[in-house]
Amino acid sequence: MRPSRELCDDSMEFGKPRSSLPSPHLFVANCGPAVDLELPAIGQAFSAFGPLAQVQLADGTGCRVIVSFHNAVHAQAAKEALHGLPCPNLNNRVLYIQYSSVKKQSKVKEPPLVFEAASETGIPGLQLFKNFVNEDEEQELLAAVDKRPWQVLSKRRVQHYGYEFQYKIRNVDAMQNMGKLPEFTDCIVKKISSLPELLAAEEATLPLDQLTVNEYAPGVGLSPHIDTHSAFEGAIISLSLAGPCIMEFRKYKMDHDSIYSGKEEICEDDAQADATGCPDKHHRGGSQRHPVQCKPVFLPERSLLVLLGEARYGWHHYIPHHKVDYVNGQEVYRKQRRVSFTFRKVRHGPCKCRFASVCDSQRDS
Ligand SMILES: O=C(O)CCC(=O)C(=O)O
Ligand SMILES: [Fe+2]
Repeated sequence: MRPSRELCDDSMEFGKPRSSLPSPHLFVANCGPAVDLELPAIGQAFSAFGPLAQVQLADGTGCRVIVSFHNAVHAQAAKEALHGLPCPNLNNRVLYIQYSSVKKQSKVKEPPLVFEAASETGIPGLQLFKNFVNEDEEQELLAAVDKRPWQVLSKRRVQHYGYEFQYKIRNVDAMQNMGKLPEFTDCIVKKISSLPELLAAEEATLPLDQLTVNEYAPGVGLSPHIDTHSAFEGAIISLSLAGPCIMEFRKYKMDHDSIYSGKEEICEDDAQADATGCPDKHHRGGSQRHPVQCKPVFLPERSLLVLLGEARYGWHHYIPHHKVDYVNGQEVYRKQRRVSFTFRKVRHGPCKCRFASVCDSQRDS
């Protein structure tokens, strides 16, 4: 097993723009396979300004590239002509260009290892059950939610059952029960509720009484967050349907500062920035800080993710805002949509976990 690395998708280590002085290397943001621009097409567009040495990905996001000319004069001409403007030869995408002091290819950090089995991550309490539902069950669940009204947020659609998750307070009103979970989830709730891992868990999760259904379009993710400790107890359980994604598990150095449970919990409008690829914009939450640990896990469709204990209380989870995930050498395109069913149990009373530095109950008391 390779160790996880610090480099995450939003790192711009390699090819980081360093200098305002002309250089033969251009750091070009909002440009790359993740925004449907392949490297040869990018090369072709830039070669109008002079002979190119190389076009390469700047990092793991797929939407930042380094275009290297042999001659700085040509790079300067390209920058002056293309920066901040829609590029007609590249689907009219607006490119953001800076000079880059590019390093040699050998210094490129490898993309992080993506774990395909939860046990390999070494995160206590993280479990992934592949093919937890079959294709027929998947279709039935999707058809059932599609018959129900969606709440439209700025980047994704959601449905809440049992208790409404309120994005403004990043919590639920535990006094406002909206009724039982819908009948179409009975089978799946029964199957989850008989998992030995949940039955044996230190903190009770059953009965599950809250469900949030999230629908993500390609390129839409979720900011790094820990589900609010004071809102839910026991496990966080998420079923992936219709499409795969990567979910990163992150630890930050100063979790007790601005990044604590609840404070940056999934907001209505949190999925942005990386979808636009603009280097100056970052999605909300902890992405401006570099995590000290970052463990991406590939969640295939029909898999069930269970977060218990440390995985639930101590690690942030994050879905990168990408159209393409790089999974150990393979490009995995996000499908037309990913729909997740997140089952939880609403907490009545404060959280008394041992992760006080990221616990809103203990921080606010
Ligand atoms: O889409 C998912 O699998 C995760 C959703 C999530 O993290 C949440 O609703 O808090
Ligand atoms: Fe979450």
